[in-house]
Amino acid sequence: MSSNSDSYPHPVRIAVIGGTGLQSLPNFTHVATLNIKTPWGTPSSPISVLHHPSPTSGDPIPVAFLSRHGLHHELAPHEVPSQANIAALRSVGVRTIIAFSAVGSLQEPIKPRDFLIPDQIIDRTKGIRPFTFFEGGMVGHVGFADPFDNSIGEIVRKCGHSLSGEDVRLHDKGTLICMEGPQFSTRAESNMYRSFGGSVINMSALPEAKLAKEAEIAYQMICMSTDYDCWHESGDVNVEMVMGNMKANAENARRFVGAVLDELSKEEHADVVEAKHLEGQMKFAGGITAPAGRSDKAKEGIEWLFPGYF
Ligand SMILES: CSC[C@H]1O[C@H](OP(=O)(O)O)[C@H](O)[C@@H]1O
Ligand SMILES: Nc1ncnc2[nH]cnc12
Repeated sequence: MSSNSDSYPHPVRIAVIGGTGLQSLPNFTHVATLNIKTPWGTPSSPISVLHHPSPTSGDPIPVAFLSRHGLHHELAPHEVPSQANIAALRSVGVRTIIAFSAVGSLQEPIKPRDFLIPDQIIDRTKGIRPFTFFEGGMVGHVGFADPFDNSIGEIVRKCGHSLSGEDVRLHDKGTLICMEGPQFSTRAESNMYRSFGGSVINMSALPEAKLAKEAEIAYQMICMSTDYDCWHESGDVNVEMVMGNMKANAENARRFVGAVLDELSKEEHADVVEAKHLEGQMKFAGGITAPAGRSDKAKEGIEWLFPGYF
């Protein structure tokens, strides 16, 4: 298959969503570029299909890569078309997403360049981002008590620990504050988030995690701290600081993602990676609207996302 193929013949189960400073994954073989149109518009970037050698058999495992803010970081956090991103990934077969994010630290022990695998989120977005697939004549209510997938989270933590050492520091859990932005927080807000028990802060986890949950995709974010936000005496956060730390630690970030892909590619994780534990949940959570109340437009979108479900 040539590297500029515009289709891929097999389902791609694993995706990486790259954030600030992680706009591509070098060292993987690029086999296709997919330009997908969804009922919710086009994704942030074309989906690159990369081949990753299975650590056990050596066979190529396909991985989808999507750049959250566009190929040139041209989309602000509130402009990221998350519905289109998640719908497009599901349409190529994706059932597990590893999402990468540059975050500010709200706690002294979480130092710049440390990694953190969050297990909770506090939503501080302002309701201006489209945040559900179930609206306009098709209502759905999915559980969001655990915004990240515990099974994938455990695998990611194990991989992070295997790299832990002088260079890589990993925090196993924490509460992620997702703020609206694009401006950074005021000092009063930053201190308020600390009083909430927040560990780290970003502008990108939502609605991405909510939409992944609705799409029955196992979703785990890997956070890399790039600054101490403005509560800390070391100085206020700015983009130079974020990009400087991101760049300095990019190699570790890539090693981390590579180790996670190695592990996820193992046959023993196939059921988890295919999110068998989530399969079918939306048939009930999204079936609350009686057929007579369903609008054609909503039905069309939901049928595109879940062929044959309703
Ligand atoms: C450039 S600092 C703020 C920016 O960085 C984070 O991006 P991402 O989560 O995509 O890595 C944060 O969420 C903001 O979008
Ligand atoms: N301090 C901060 N606040 C919000 N998002 C961020 N991303 C990186 N650093 C951040």
